[in-house]
Amino acid sequence: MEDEGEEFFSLPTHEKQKAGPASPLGYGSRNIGFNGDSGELEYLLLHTNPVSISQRAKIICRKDPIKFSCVVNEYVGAVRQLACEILEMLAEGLGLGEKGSFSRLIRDTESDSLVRLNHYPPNSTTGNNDINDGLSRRNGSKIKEGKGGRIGFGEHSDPQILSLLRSNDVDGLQILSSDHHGGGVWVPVPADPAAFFVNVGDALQALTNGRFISVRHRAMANSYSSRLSIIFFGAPALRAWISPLPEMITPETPRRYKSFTWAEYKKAMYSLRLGHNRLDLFHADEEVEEEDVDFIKSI
Ligand SMILES: C=C1C[C@]23C[C@@]1(O)CC[C@H]2[C@@]12CC[C@H](O)[C@@](C)(C(=O)O1)[C@H]2[C@@H]3C(=O)O
Ligand SMILES: O=C(O)CCC(=O)C(=O)O
Ligand SMILES: [Fe+2]
Repeated sequence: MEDEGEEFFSLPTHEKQKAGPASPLGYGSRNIGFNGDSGELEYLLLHTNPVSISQRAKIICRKDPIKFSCVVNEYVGAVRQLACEILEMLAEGLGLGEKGSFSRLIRDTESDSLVRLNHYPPNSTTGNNDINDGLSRRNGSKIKEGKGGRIGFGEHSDPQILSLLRSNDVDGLQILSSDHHGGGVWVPVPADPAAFFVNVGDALQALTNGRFISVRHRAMANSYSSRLSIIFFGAPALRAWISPLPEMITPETPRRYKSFTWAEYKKAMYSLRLGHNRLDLFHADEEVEEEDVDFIKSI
């Protein structure tokens, strides 16, 4: 899978652009989502449905689309199975009667799971090999730089149930370790190509009524080496309801989130910026800002 990614990202810009712009699926360069977020990366975002993969493969890998589809399908099958096993262990650990409470959502044949390949080139060569002046620009303006590095993919939490991330041996991923005063510190996650970084998503936070937290994370672009990460985002079907499980609601831990469908959550997430705390819109009984009420009513 990494080889397929490297082969695609090494194509000339005009060839890669045939698979874009990402809407949200497909090839994207620097732009993330629809609301003005950007970063020092290029990416391929794919739905994990085999029919969707084989259609995209014809544009992404004209040389050998069948091989590309096979590699992606095989990878998705293996990581989905791993995600399900992890979710089943988590369900057991929580003492849930039904160990498939979480995994059944991503085993669903209509699961909305995604796979993403992110390529963070060294310096500023993203999607345009002509730009190589060491400055990070988009539409002529400088991209916000974090202290000590260029932001490859800005701060966010993953919206789905569980994400499994694997990268080449180049560092860049960081997680936000929050303190109780609303502050936090960015902690680097050292690259390990022989391991997966497992991230709880917003939907699992809601299902567990906040027992598991979807940790905020970001990726820094490395100035000297090219970084490639591959992420499987295990998601429910669009029609699936996400509700805190009854076992997770106790007098000490009252219900924290409303019930919502994955389609409703997706609609909310695509109308918001990357760094927005989307789950806040679905809090059960907290005072919600008036503009948030209007927003929820509109979705
Ligand atoms: C700015 C955005 C990009 C994103 C959709 C969103 O509106 C907010 C969440 C973003 C995110 C972050 C995790 C994953 O990379 C992603 C595929 C997802 O499901 O939510 C991206 C979305 C995207 O790039 O389309
Ligand atoms: O590429 C990475 O290491 C992180 C990217 C990420 O968090 C994402 O695509 O959601
Ligand atoms: Fe992420």
